[in-house]
Parts: sequence; structure tokens; C-alpha cells
Amino acid sequence: MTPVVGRKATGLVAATFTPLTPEGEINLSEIRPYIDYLLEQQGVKSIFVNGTTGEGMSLTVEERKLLAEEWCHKGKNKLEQVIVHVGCMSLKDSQELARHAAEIGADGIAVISPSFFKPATADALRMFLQEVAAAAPAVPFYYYHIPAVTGVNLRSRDVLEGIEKQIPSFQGLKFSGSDLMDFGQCVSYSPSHWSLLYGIDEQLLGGLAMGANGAVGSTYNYLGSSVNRLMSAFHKGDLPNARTLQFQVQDILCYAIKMGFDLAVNKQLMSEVSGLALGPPRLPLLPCPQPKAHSIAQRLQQILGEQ
Ligand SMILES: CC(=O)N[C@H](C=O)[C@@H](O)[C@H](O)[C@H](O)CO
Ligand SMILES: CC(=O)C(=O)O
Repeated sequence: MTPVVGRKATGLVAATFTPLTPEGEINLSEIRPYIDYLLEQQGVKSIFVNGTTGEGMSLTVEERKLLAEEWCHKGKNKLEQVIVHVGCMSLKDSQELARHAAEIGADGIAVISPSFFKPATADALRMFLQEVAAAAPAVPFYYYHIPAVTGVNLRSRDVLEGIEKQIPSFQGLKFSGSDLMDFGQCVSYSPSHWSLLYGIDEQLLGGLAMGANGAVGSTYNYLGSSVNRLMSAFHKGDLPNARTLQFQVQDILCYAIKMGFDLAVNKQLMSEVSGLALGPPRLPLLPCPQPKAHSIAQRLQQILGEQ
């Protein structure tokens, strides 16, 4: 089988929040303005949907299909890439979502390790990924490593070992871990057509130094334009400027963490900054009180010098 080589994902990829109505139902009507906001206000041209930030694991398979379809359709001819996260606890559900992503023309699919029953070895995880990828063999495939959330601490480098033989559509890695040695080992192992995307926004510069091709993260929804400047400073070799911009992101997140930062707060913060109506999170996450998000948004604007 000839390998599927997709367009290499580079630059910033926003991990989108899932718009919900005040009653907690998915709100597809907010997706078009959301995409326009990312493109026009943040200069972010690619998205990662139904992932951690999108509360993918809290959505039904049916809801995930409707959302993925809307993001792909509304993003068509506007966005560079729409990557759909299709990982589930059940292999069968993941395969169903992978097939669906192929039907709707997703540019890539990504899979997080199952985390209730955890794979015992990197081989077991690779076998799971292979079975999902095989359901959509023509769609570029990404493995998504996020150990702090899954509790699956297998080294990514071990998961990548020989993966292109098992998954001809393998296209890269979204690495949301802080172990830069493991990330570096993945970079040095990778053929040039893979895309290695770093996923801890507060230390992206470390990921770039190690060789990341781009970044996927929640904060690029509202900090995309400053992190775009960080990336270009890095690529120009202007480290002092890149560091200044990274420190701003850190200052914003430190303030948010002191206030109590979780996905619900993050989602409300995006509503505050963008003016989009993203609605509440879904239980078990608790809604964020509006004044809290407002205060973080004000601090953000102060730090970015917008106020
Ligand atoms: C746990 C989590 O959601 N991680 C995200 C991506 O993987 C990041 O984008 C973080 O939200 C971000 O780095 C802020 O901590
Ligand atoms: C951050 C990210 O990639 C996610 O929300 O899945």
C-alpha cells in the first residue's frame, strides 16, 4: 500500500471549544462565526476539533459527527486544515468516527489513548491506533499524547517505533506532555513528512527549540495572534523577542491558575475575549462564574498591552 502523505500541518492549530446552548445542547450556529474569528482576529488557519478542549469525551458519537461535519463544511476553502479527534474508550466508536471523518473530508484524524482500561504496553496502544486508522486508510493519522489527562504514561517514542509499517497513513504526533526528552526523541526519529505538533502552550518555545513543526492548543483560540508573533520571532532567530512573548503567555496563565483555571474557565474566557456565545461546559465540569473569566480577560488585555 502506498503511504498516504497529507499536507504537512504547520503553524498554529486552535483546539476548538464546543459551542453549547445555555441548555447544554450542541450549538452548530456558532461555528461559522467562530471560524471567522480565528481567521480574522487571531490569524489561526487550522483547527483541532472534538479534542480535550472540545470536551470530545463528554459528547455522544452522534454529537461528535454533527460537530465534525459542521466544522469541516464551514471551514472548507477557508481553513488550511481541520483535524478531527476520533478517539473514544471503545474501539468500535473510534472506528465509526474515523469512517465518518473520511466521508466529510477531514484533513486528518487524531486519537488519544483509551484511559479507562489503559493499554499495558506501547505495542498494545499501537495495535489500537492501527485498528482505528484502518477504518479511514486514506486520512492522515495523528497520535495524540496527553499523559496528564489520560494517565497513560507510555513514552511517545516507543509508540512511534515502526508505526509507519502498521499505519501507512501515519502523519504525525500531537505531543501534550512536558517530557522534552521524549519529544526530542520523537523529532529525531521522524521522517520529514511527519508533523510534530507541540501541545503545552505555556512552554511552546521549548517545543520549538526541540524541533516542533507547529503547535496545537486551547489558548491559540484567543492568544493566536501573539503566539503567531512568537513563532515568527523564533523562526527568524530572534530568541529575546520570542521569550518575551512566551513570558506574556505564561503571565496570563499564571494569573488564570491563581484564580482557578480549568476547561470551564478557559471556555468562558474565550467567550469573554471573542464575544462568541460558547455557552457552559458539560457536566461533570461546572460553569465558570462570569466575573472570574472577565477578570482574567482584563488581565490578558493588560499583559498584551491592549488596555
Ligand atoms: C490539558 C489541556 O487541555 N492541554 C491543552 C492541549 O493539549 C493545552 O492547550 C492547554 O490547555 C494549555 O497549555 C493551557 O494549560
Ligand atoms: C489542546 C488540544 O489539542 C485539545 O484540546 O485536544
